[in-house]
Amino acid sequence: MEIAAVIPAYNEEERIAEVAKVAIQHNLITETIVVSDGSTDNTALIANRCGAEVLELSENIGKGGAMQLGIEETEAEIILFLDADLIGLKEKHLDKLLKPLINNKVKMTVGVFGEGRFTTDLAHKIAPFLSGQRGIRREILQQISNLDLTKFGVEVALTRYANEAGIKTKQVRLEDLTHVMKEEKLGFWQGLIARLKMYWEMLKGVRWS
Ligand SMILES: O=c1ccn([C@@H]2O[C@H](COP(=O)(O)OP(=O)(O)O)[C@@H](O)[C@H]2O)c(=O)[nH]1
Ligand SMILES: O=C(O)[C@@H](COP(=O)(O)O)O[C@H]1O[C@H](CO)[C@@H](O)[C@H](O)[C@H]1O
Repeated sequence: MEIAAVIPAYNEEERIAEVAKVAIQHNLITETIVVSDGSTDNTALIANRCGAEVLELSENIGKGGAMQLGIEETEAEIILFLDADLIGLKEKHLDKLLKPLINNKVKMTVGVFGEGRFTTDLAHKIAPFLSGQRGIRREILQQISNLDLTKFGVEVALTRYANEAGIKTKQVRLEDLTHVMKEEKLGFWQGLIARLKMYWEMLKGVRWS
């Protein structure tokens, strides 16, 4: 069975290698595609050196658009989406996201942080459906239009579609995993502005599904 990891990445040169290497080395994953979403740093170069297939976009089109182009790069039956800024990603996390899909128990899995860091655990406790760690069967993705326009609304759109269409979904706990928060990447004020923009895009995500 073909399984593709798709990793949207915008200016993640400090973080992409840690995530891409785990996907590349995983025995169930047949291809790892990093979509550098108009990055102005060395994200694409580093992903390429790690051995990932790299799609380098000349402009920043937003997370949903990057994910959609990643999907179009592969014919794999199962797509595993991972954020590029995870800290502590291990083979066991990918196993948990993939096994229920491979065994055909569900059509979508959503990874929920636990025992990672207080703040990111709490965010996932409040809104697990926002998680960027997600396995999904290709046939489901083909039923959803406009993912390319969703930006940070992509997870809201995917979750809403799955709920409305009765797509069987399983949340899996990803222990000892966390990610770098916007304020840590960009500094407090820039991070806060990016966060508010993300919330706006998430609200609009409801409309796209
Ligand atoms: O315009 C964008 C913004 C973000 N990302 C990627 O989408 C993932 C989640 O973004 P981010 O970490 O900023 O979101 P957070 O987890 O902080 O909400 C990361 O791999 C980003 O590099 C992207 O591809 N394009
Ligand atoms: O968990 C959340 O509340 C947000 C914000 O995370 P941080 O506050 O930066 O840790 O992050 C998620 O939401 C985005 C929109 O659904 C996803 O695209 C990200 O992958 C996910 O980490």
